[in-house]
Amino acid sequence: MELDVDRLSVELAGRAIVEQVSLRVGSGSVVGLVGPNGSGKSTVLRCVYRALRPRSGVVRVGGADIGAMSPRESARLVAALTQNSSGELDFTVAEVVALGRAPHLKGNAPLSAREAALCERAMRQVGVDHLAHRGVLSLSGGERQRVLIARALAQEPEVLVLDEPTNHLDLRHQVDLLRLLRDSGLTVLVVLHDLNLAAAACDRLCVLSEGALVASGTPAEVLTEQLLREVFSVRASVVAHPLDGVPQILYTLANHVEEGSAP
Ligand SMILES: Nc1ncnc2c1ncn2[C@@H]1O[C@H](COP(=O)(O)OP(=O)(O)OP(=O)(O)O)[C@@H](O)[C@H]1O
Repeated sequence: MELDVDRLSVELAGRAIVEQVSLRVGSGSVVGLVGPNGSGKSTVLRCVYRALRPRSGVVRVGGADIGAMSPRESARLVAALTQNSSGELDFTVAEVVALGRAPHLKGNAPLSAREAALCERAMRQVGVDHLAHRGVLSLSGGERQRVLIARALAQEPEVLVLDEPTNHLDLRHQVDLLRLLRDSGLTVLVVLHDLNLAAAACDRLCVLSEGALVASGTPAEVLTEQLLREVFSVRASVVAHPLDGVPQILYTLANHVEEGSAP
């Protein structure tokens, strides 16, 4: 199902944080939300998973306004991996992943065989099935992050929103996670700081700066040297990846290198 963020504005503590942001994530596609610290990325995501009510604007999934749904209904459509997704309770990995089924269960009904199989598949997909009986508090940061991703997958949402999901993950697990998102068939909106990973993983990128959407398009359209300079305040070269042509950014810390000059 398509995710449609329509003219979203958010005010917090009397300050406009997000102003008239509109973006669309086509059904089954992966859109990266990028931008400098404090530009409003998490705030937009929080409106999508209903942790925050916008001052104005609408978030629709499959054309339906999620603000008009019960929390249970919207949780069947949208799963979120947030910066502070709880992992503080001393549940086992299997128990945490099973929590993903909560929006689908009636009361305290136990998991059906189908649901238990779903949870097991989710754990296998992110490589935490061997940890099923471990307490989550005993896991490393990266293992715990993967458990939370398994919980989101077990929720069987239409839309998955993730706030910096590659935090804590080593290189292999970063690449595996982004490949999993691409192959999941879910509609994905993901905040990423690593622009090279974002370019490799996302069909489109949306760039926020000071609460406003300043660019959107394919990674090649968006990730220009000019945008990196103007929005991120860094001087860098953008080159096409030799294998697939995806734009990749080469940073330099040397301030004596003139633009366009050989090293
Ligand atoms: N509860 C709040 N009250 C007041 N201001 C807030 C609140 N939450 C966030 N802000 C401010 O809103 C702005 C946008 O924050 P947000 O977390 O959305 O940015 P971000 O782009 O996700 O940043 P980062 O890359 O650092 O995670 C920041 O200036 C932040 O200080």
